[in-house]
Amino acid sequence: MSELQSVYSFFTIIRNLQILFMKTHQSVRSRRCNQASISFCVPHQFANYIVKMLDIANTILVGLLLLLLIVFLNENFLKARKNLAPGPLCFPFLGNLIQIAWINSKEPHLAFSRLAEVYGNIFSFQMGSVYSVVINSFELMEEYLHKPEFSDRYFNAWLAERTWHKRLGIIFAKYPEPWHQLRRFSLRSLKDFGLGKRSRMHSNIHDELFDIVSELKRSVKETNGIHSFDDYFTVSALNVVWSLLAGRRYEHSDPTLLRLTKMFKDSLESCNFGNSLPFAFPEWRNWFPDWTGMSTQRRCAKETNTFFQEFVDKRKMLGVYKIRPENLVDEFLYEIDKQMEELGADDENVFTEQQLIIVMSDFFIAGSETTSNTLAWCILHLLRNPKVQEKLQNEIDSLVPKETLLDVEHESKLHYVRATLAETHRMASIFPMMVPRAVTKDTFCGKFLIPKGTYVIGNLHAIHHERSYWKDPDNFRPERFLDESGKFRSDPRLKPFGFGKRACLGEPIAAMTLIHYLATLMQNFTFLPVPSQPLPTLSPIIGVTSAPRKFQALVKCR
Ligand code: HEM
Repeated sequence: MSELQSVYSFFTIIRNLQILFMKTHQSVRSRRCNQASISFCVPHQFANYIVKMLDIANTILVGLLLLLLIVFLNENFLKARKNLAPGPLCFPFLGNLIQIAWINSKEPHLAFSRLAEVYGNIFSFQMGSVYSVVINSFELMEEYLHKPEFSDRYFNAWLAERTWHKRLGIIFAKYPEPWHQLRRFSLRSLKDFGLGKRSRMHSNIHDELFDIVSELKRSVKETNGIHSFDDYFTVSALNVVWSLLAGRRYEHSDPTLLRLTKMFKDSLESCNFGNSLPFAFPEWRNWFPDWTGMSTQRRCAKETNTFFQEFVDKRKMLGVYKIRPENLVDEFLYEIDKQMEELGADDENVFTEQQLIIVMSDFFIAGSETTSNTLAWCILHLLRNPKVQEKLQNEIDSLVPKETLLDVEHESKLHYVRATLAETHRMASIFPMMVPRAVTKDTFCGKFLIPKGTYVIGNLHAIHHERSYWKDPDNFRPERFLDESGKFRSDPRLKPFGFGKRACLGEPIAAMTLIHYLATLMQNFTFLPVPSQPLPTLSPIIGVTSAPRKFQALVKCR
């Protein structure tokens, strides 16, 4: 029920109470005052007092009602005059939360696509206290999300809970600074410690694949081939990133890491648009910490930040960062010292230890959930599309000899593998609503005014499922990414890594990891549906990312 309706109901109750009270009071008074002296009427004075109080309550409520009506009219009918993007009727206080939840609370990006059919490809809605704009078409995203004024991230007090109430890290870094410094630093470091040396990246990935293949073979033996895919690739995918960042990897069964990745996952899942009320009403997180999931998120932030801090302390104790930095963390520590020397201890310093911890946390989130979910989605689609799996295996068998790992040359020749990954990106749309953007100043999108600070959502799922372009968007069909001669053909409308300056920083890492993992898995295994079980569902779990639900496969070694 909206705020307006609640006030109205309250008002009606008070009014009815008042009428009831006056009627009872009059009938008692007429009966008793007729029989007794005036002193017997003292309780009637009290009753008069109550009636007066109810009158005052009435007046206040009428005032409140009028105020809400003005807010309602202002929000809805003055929008057009202010040149703001159109949108559904918006109620005071809750805005459009209920309508969106009503259309589709589990997959809000689908609700946005439905609303776009009514209000157009740029529409606005009120997410509680947050004014938001959804961009729903490829052309508009391509035109606007590249612009500097669309390159900030939306950030509020709730998100700041993870970062000691400051704006830290790279994912939510303020545009243009310190984002620019942090992005430049991260790209340079990732290049120095692996991305620039393909053979080193390959060797990191191959270490992981060796473990994944042998673990899966062992598990298949122990369970008659039935294997559960539930975050199966998370630690492994994280290791690929972590080896660049921290120069180390973890055992896939490492209990601390498994607990941390699970905590991150729970925390990210509790950030679903539908149940993430603190995003819409940041102040609620303190009033109802358990109900809003804030307690879980705080616990996760505390534990993970301590974990990263311990790692940083060890590197500081070791001290190699001063002479010959070995990884991104070392290089960051070096920058901290350098900045301290040049500028002294200043609150404005970009390179600080807290900043480093949140940068690590950002890479941890970005490195674990994304690539691993994409792989899990890919296996799920292969189960459902055995012909695609057969074509993949034929291509790999013809190019990569058995027992041989992929090298640089193979990467570009595996056209069907690349097409299958592209189709997985399209179907899965791991970030269905991108990562929150915000505008840095009052600006325009199309003919509509977007006020400074507006929360901007790019509906990536919508552009990846636009029927007029993809024709059969719900079918898993890698062939759409092949040309007539069977060569991989990228499509400009496939945008899993986002747009412009804020596009994914880890794209080359993710792309390389995915191609090696898929090819090696296809070399070694065939994934089939479990007989007598229904095919696993394509319905996702939507948090910050879109994850497949836990599923089982019958895995056969090749
Ligand atoms: C399949 C894998 C991945 C997908 C689909 C993906 C997708 C995305 C998307 C959509 C964004 C937001 C882009 C925008 O606002 O336009 C993003 C940002 C980002 N991603 Fe990824 N990502 C993946 C893997 C990774 C990996 C492995 C890393 C770490 C090495 C990473 C690091 C980041 C960072 C740091 C940002 C923030 C960039 C910024 O704000 O400047 N991502 N990613």
